[in-house]
Amino acid sequence: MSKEAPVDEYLDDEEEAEDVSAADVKALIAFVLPFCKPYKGFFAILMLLVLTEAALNFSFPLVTQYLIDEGLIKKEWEALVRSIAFMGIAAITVSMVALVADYMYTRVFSSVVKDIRQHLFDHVQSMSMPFFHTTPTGTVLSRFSGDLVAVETGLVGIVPLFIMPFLEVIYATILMFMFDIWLGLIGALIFPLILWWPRIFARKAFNHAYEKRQTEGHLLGAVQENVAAQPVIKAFGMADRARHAFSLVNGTWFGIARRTNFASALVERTAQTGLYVVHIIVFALGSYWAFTDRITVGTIIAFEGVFLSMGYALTNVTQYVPTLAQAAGSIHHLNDMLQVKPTMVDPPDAKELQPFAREITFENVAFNYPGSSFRTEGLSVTVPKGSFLGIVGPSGSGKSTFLNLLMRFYDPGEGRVAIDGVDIRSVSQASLREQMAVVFQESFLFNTTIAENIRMAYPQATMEEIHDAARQAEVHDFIMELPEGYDTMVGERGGQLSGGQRQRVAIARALVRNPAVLVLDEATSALDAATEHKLNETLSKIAETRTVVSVTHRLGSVVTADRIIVLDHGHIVETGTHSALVAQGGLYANMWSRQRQSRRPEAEAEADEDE
Ligand SMILES: Nc1ncnc2c1ncn2[C@@H]1O[C@H](COP(=O)(O)OP(=O)(O)OP(=O)(O)O)[C@@H](O)[C@H]1O
Repeated sequence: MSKEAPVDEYLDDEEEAEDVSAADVKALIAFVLPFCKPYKGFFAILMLLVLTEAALNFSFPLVTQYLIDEGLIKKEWEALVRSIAFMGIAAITVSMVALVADYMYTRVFSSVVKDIRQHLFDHVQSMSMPFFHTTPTGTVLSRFSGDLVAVETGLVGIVPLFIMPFLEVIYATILMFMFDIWLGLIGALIFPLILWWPRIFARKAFNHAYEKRQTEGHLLGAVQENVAAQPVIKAFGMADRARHAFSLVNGTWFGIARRTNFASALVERTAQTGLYVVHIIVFALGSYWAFTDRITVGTIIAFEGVFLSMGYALTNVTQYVPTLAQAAGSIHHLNDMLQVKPTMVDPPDAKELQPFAREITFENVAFNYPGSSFRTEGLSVTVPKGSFLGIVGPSGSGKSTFLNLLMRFYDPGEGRVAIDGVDIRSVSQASLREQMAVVFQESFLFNTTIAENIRMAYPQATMEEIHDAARQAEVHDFIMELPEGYDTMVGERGGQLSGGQRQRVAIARALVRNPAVLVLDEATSALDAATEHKLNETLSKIAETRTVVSVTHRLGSVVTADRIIVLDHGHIVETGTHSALVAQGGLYANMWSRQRQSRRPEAEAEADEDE
């Protein structure tokens, strides 16, 4: 997805580096423009204000020249008063205009950044499951943190550090020519040199900034993984190893950050040094001309004012270069991410899937994950409406993959999955998933209340329906015992609840939706035997009125299934009811007898406890 070009690849090739910078700036403009369009009116007013502010700023040197030559040297009182009065009014006006302009540009650019962020969020959310299986979380997070912040800083600085100084330079050049054509010529010819020099370092700053952002993504990913993995790190005494691994990435960041920041500082410093040199030359020449009466004293003083303002303006522009570099590097990243298209898209003529009426069919389905050697094939299964299908098999045999294909998280390479004879690729994904509810192996809960977590699957659910779903999921009594009941916050990822409690809330979340098809992926794996037994009874009852597809290692969960398929290495090796499969004496029977043996001591212990 993103280009993983090594840092040195850019640095060794000056020509290529220049191309990258130019392309980056173009990409920045192309990226931001569409987001600015809705604010056209704002921008027009802003431009007007900025032009007024720059024009007013440059009236000061002209008035200064007039004040000195006419008011002070010729001692004309009226000229003196007029100049001072004009300066006072201009100063108040320019401050007010600048204040309004500040408000306008900070507001408009914050809106643009808000829209970019929303667009990025919507894009990430539109991605298909393979994207989330292959993209590190840190990479996604750093697009929202470092990259967006860099774009914001770049945009907010564009008016005071780029547009205003740019206009000032134009005004200043005109004024310098008005004062004296030779001074104007010297200024106009030498000033571009000040900008040209820092360009060498600006190129480097651009390229390093891209690398810096990339490394920051890795850093963020490493921190995120470390926080999530704390139980494992603590239990296995891996803190030193984790620290060492982090310090390596951090060290890489240091190398790149040092070069980026130094290149940025050099951009500023070289511009300043150039300015000092040019200033001395021009001032010496101007003083000589004033001394020999070629120009007036007012002209050299006013010229000096314009020259310094122009110098500051150019320094501002060069200061802006590193900020622009950071923003351009970040745009590169954002573009990389936005260019990834969802792999599972609805066809343009996608219809809504009609309410499930007859059967789900897997018709000779074959599939393999991109870049994985695992392959499942020859999957031909029919699940009639209202039936209960159990899917069992050793770890890695392709059980969850079956569900991934059913929910269209992935598309089959061969064959098709159909509902009532309609290929699920031809209907909208939303209408397909609307008819299903899933309980995943890892019961992800959101950081809100229990009630909200359950309601999420069916926003219209009444409190009564939520209680009912929780009752069926065997979690209502537990919730009622909590001091805040259904209003209890579950913490990040549901971390305030135990694994089994989380799983039961997740089951309630699926049940409240009253789905046509209930999909369970190891939905009872975190439960104790007694709770699992009660829940299995509930699920069996549910299976009487709707279609259930349940993947499980615990064969006890599927003994009542109408049909069980046994998967091994991606193939269906056995199929039948529980009793038929036990009688068959194959893989299922083997698994069943092993589980019964391991469960017996547990059951006996529970019986002893009951006594
Ligand atoms: N997103 C993925 N990308 C690549 N390979 C994957 C992906 N998900 C699963 N696999 C591979 O596909 C195979 C089947 O995985 P699957 O999750 O379907 O097995 P399972 O029977 O559900 O296993 P378990 O009982 O351990 O959950 C495994 O070998 C796994 O490594």
